[in-house]
Amino acid sequence: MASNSHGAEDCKSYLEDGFSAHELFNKGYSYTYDDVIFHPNHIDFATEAVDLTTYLTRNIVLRTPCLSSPMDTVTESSMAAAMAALGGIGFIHYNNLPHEQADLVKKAKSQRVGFVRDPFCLLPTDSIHKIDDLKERQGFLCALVTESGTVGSKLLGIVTNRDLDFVADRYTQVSEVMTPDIVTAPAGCSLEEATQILIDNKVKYLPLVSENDGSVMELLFRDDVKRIKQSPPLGSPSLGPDGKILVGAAIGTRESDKERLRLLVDAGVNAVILDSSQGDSIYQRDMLGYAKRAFPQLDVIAGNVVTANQARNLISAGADALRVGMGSGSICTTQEVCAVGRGQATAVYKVASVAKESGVPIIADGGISNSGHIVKALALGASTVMMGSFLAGTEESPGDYFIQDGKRLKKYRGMGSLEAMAKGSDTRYLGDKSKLKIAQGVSGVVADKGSVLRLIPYTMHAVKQGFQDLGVSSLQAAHNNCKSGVLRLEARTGAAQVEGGVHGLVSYEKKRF
Ligand SMILES: NC(=O)C1=CN([C@@H]2O[C@H](COP(=O)(O)OP(=O)(O)OC[C@H]3O[C@@H](n4cnc5c(N)ncnc54)[C@H](O)[C@@H]3O)[C@@H](O)[C@H]2O)C=CC1
Ligand SMILES: O=c1[nH]c(=O)c2[nH+]cn([C@@H]3O[C@H](COP(=O)(O)O)[C@@H](O)[C@H]3O)c2[nH]1
Ligand SMILES: [K+]
Repeated sequence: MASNSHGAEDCKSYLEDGFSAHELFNKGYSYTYDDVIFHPNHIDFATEAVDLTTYLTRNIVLRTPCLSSPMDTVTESSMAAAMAALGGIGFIHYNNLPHEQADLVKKAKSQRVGFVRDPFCLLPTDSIHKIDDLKERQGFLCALVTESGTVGSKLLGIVTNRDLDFVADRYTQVSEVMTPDIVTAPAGCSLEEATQILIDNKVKYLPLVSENDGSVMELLFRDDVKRIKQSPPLGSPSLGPDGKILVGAAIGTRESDKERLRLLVDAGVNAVILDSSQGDSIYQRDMLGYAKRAFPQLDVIAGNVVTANQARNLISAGADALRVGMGSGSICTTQEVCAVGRGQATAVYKVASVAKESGVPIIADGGISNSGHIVKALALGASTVMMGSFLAGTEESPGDYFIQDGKRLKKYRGMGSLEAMAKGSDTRYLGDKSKLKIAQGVSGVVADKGSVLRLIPYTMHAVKQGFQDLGVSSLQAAHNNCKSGVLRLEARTGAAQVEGGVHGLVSYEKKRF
């Protein structure tokens, strides 16, 4: 990794203005990202020269410092596959049965970016009324008609809006309106090959079909091809030693999580998170010890923590990375309910300062709502950022879109919300509904954000511009500057925060890119 941080002698001129992180974060306040602002530094390189290569754990390197959170409205196989394609990594949630979670890991590892693996399929005898229903709830592009009405079965035809528009009887069978002669591509062909077939034949939808038995395996959308071509390049994917994409998963600290862990390892998981709001516990210590003994090659991320002491305890227990954040998440109510937590900027700085001494990377988890927050987290010592709400509502997040007041929305909920816990306890605790449940999160909705394959490349370009403004071309350089005091910052007053946002306009539209 490139390093262009300034040496101790160079520091003097910087020290005249603003504060070092050490000074600012020892004043007795709990600061979060919006409370602080960095001073710009001298620029002597182009934005493109910024390299955000980083460590997820002691042993795993990522090209993009972005992680998707193990939440049931954020990360299942599509999100995990997309995050890895972007050079980051996704962590599959565990609000499901152990074998279901292991299957999601396997599915993510076999998913190919650009292709849809579970397109909407219908039986030839289904009525088009079924499509009308779907259209009303979440929109409709096309349906594949197959012998058994599922993927992996012989393709018989395709139905698109054009086939449906003027059919008066909505109980007509799809076999009567479908287009039976379809341009297809052989299953397993590359994205480039499939794209060429799609372009040459001027089609909007291209099913990939097995040459042996004509069964449909994947679908390529023209719009997805256009989007991938128009977005900044994806860069190198995150690949493991087996040549497959990196996929992470979360587990709990109960006895039953040991069997879950074994299934995940068998499925090829590359790193696991011990998922807890308060990681400095005997339960997490025991599980860390068990996991490292049973699977010495597996990287285990512990947390969450927000203090130096919590960090020291988990590092001494063998953590390969620490997840930082308590109550900072957009759906979190922990600070209200339990009176514990910390402003996220202070938490990241304090934990990173301790973890750095042991070579343990930290993950800034929660509270990221724009690229500036990512710059702040990384510059204050985080090696990666984990996001929930920022990625919820994208095409790759689990759940269907629905239309409300003319807006396209998706559900997003905290894993400590009553709704998520109700589902979790049905599966995780084998139907034990007797436990008292206190919510530490809420359930809500977020706007459609399009695809992460577009959102993250643009966001990371903005992060690189932030690094350029700070005069640092790598994460290592940023961390060095934070430690040496070359990074200068200040707390913003309420008025300064208002000034830093859009203000004084009657109305405006905020387009991110
Ligand atoms: N980052 C944050 O600020 C927060 C995150 N969350 C999320 O909500 C979900 C649930 O979090 P938690 O409630 O902290 O889950 P948790 O499973 O760690 O803790 C739930 C309760 O079970 C207890 N427990 C854990 N292992 C045990 C064992 N082996 N034996 C006996 N008791 C045990 C814990 O002490 C706690 O009282 C997670 O996905 C977490 O990430 C929830 C609140 C805050
Ligand atoms: O207090 C909480 N109650 C919850 O129900 C909950 N669910 C998730 N999380 C944590 O929030 C992170 C995601 O935060 P963002 O939406 O701000 O990215 C996640 O990565 C988690 O650390 C929760 N915290
Ligand atoms: K919160």
